[in-house]
Amino acid sequence: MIALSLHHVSRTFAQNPRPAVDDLSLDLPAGQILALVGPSGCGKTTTLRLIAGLECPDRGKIFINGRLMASSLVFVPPERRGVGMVFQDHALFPHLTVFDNVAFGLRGKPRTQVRQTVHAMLEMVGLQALAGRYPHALSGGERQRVALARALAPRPVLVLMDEPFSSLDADMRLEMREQVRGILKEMGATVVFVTHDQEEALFMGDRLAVFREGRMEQLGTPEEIFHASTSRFVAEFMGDSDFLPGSVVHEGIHTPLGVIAQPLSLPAGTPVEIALRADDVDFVPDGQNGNAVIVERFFRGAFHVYRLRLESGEVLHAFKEHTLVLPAGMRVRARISAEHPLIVFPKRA
Ligand SMILES: Nc1ncnc2c1ncn2[C@@H]1O[C@H](COP(=O)(O)OP(=O)(O)OP(=O)(O)O)[C@@H](O)[C@H]1O
Repeated sequence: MIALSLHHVSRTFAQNPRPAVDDLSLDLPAGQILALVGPSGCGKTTTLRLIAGLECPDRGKIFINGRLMASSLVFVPPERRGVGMVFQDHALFPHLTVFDNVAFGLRGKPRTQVRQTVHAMLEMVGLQALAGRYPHALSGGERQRVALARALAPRPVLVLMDEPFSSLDADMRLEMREQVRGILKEMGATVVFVTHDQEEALFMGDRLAVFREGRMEQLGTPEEIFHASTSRFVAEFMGDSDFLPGSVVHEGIHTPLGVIAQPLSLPAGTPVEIALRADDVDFVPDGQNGNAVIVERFFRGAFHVYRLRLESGEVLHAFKEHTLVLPAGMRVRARISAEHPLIVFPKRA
């Protein structure tokens, strides 16, 4: 079943002639987590606000569980859309305990049902012991879990999350990602999750929608987005890619690192660019016949990233195990070590 459907939705703000959201269409099946990702100002939050009913589209239609929520004739207010929201700042009620914060969305339900539901939610997020505490006496991660329990308690059709972990420190953010994803999956929740962080989107999303300037540039599974980017923008934004120039030859692609045997349906001689990530490139020290020089080494804990300058002038990055420490200035022989098809784009004019 499709839980959320957007049909050609657009929204332009008065002060800004460029649409914040431009002709957006997508379907989200029930039980899936969709991560909206893209650089600052690309329209992620506006999309979420349109779905929530905090903004009205200029054009297009929004359906939740098959019900028309917004169009040129219809506008269902946020409180009647059946959505739960979790924002960056948690927005808990400071004068209410954890229990009462979670119970907030269950007003009007019988007392015993409220108690049972709140306890079940607090158990799920691991906070039963803190039911009587006030928000100021919680850690950032605990507050975030209360906010999640509060959003999930009324069993919303759709959960909307806007940068929910961005106010947490790096360690806590990683921990919360895993916990929250587990909870959402356990609940079978349908979720739209906004983040500007590529890694977070790849981790959280069953599917990703990559945004650029109000438009959806690509929609796909994390693997599709990462390994089969359909545009240079997506390859660049999602994966710190370098771009190696080449040209199409009969056997594959001719590059400064030799011929890559990857057939392309482009005429021989076509100039192309190959997206390469640090795990696609390998090198060995080679003072005699090297084709590159180490420019810099970056320590990343379990591994190093080396920046290499090829004889032809291009810069590529390559991973190496942390036990191998090689100095800047060393001549090396670099090669493409990827064992998967590479992403290739016709070269931009
Ligand atoms: N209320 C508003 N009035 C005028 N312009 C707005 C309004 N809200 C958003 N915009 C503009 O619409 C565009 C999209 O903004 P939006 O907040 O949706 O982007 P975003 O992808 O969520 O960015 P960020 O990651 O920085 O939060 C931006 O150019 C922004 O300046």
